[in-house]
Amino acid sequence: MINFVTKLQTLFTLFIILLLCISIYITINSQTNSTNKKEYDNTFENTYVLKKELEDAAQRIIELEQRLQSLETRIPKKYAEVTFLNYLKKRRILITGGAGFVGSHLVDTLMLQGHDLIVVDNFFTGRKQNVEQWIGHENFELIHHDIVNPLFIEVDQIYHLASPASPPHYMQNPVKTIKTNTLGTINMLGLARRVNATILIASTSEVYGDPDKHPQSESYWGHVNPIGPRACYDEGKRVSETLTYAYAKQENMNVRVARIFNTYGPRMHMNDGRVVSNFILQALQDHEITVYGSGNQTRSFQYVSDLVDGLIALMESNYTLPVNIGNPVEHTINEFATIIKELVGGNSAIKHVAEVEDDPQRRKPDIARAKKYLKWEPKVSLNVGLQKTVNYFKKELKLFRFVHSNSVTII
Ligand SMILES: O=c1ccn([C@@H]2O[C@H](COP(=O)(O)OP(=O)(O)O[C@H]3OC[C@@H](O)[C@H](O)[C@H]3O)[C@@H](O)[C@H]2O)c(=O)[nH]1
Repeated sequence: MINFVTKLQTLFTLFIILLLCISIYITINSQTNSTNKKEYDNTFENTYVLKKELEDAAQRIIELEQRLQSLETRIPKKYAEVTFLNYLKKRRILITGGAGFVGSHLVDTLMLQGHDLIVVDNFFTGRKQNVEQWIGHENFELIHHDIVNPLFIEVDQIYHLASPASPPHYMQNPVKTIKTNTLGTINMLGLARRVNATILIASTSEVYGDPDKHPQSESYWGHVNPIGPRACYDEGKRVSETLTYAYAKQENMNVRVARIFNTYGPRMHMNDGRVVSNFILQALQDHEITVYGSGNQTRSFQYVSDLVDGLIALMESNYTLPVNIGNPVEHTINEFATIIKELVGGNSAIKHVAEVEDDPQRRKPDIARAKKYLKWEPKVSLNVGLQKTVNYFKKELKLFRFVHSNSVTII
């Protein structure tokens, strides 16, 4: 009996111990859970607070940026020093297409000379950033206007440059290209006649078409397909020249016509689509360099500052017939691809792709007229000009990659 009671006591003790263990386990477990929950709640709360703080900070940054922008407009801008001209020498000059690649370089030179500049651009291929260095200057005015519509202002000289110039651009909207070069030119000639201004028309080597005379002098009439894909531009420019001499004869006007050959340099758009920008951008990105057709077609390339000097020399001369402005050093496109590849370095392969319809096969200016009447000839060698252009595109590419974080697709 005693043995049974002892066993019962032992069992009871064991049972109590078991109960104690279970209750300790449950207590510990529930404590751990509540600690985890608290930690979770804290973390959630912290994340929420952090997110709120970040949102507040972002909002504050936006407000500060807006404040900074409004303050910046009050700080006087630093401009390059322009020459002081008295009222007898200072001219009011209109440049149509003045925010474009060539136009903006012309603006820089004429501004530095001390003239009053009015730039008109519809920003189809022109960019405000090309002339931003002058915005706000007392000698400078920028007008957003499409010269297909009339313009009424008072000026002494007009450089009429407005027109897309790169083949893929001018072919994109051929009717608009024709309107710009016909209606636009009529409007500018009308303006020049009203205010008795001298007008310089930017014509092109494309008026010679796919030439059967080489090199091309101004007396050559050209070989143009009037219904081909380039006609909107080359025929457009031919009409532009015809209009200019019709007005000059009928209205006794002071006119200048520059036939501009292939030109390159900084401020060409990355999507320009012409051979210089395409090849440089392709080489800089180790992409294939795309030569259209056999690559045996030739071009002669002039640096933009030479063109600007030529345009000003023509305007200031008293020579009224067309003048070729170009660099007579001629290269095949195959040679040009190799020149760019060697200058840029990198691993680009040169690839031949389909030829372009009506692509002029040979082009080289005869510049005897410019030499004789303007005392002008190009000064910048291809090597020097290309190096400056490569440096410019390197910077553009860096900026583009920073903003878009990818590479540039060539059109
Ligand atoms: O990626 C390219 C681009 C162009 N090319 C070739 O390089 C040559 C030059 O072509 P571009 O597009 O630079 O210029 P184009 O000579 O055809 O026209 C230019 O002529 C003179 C100016 O008035 C104008 O700026 C423009 O119309 C062409 O034979 C063209 O087929 C290539 O092989 N690869």
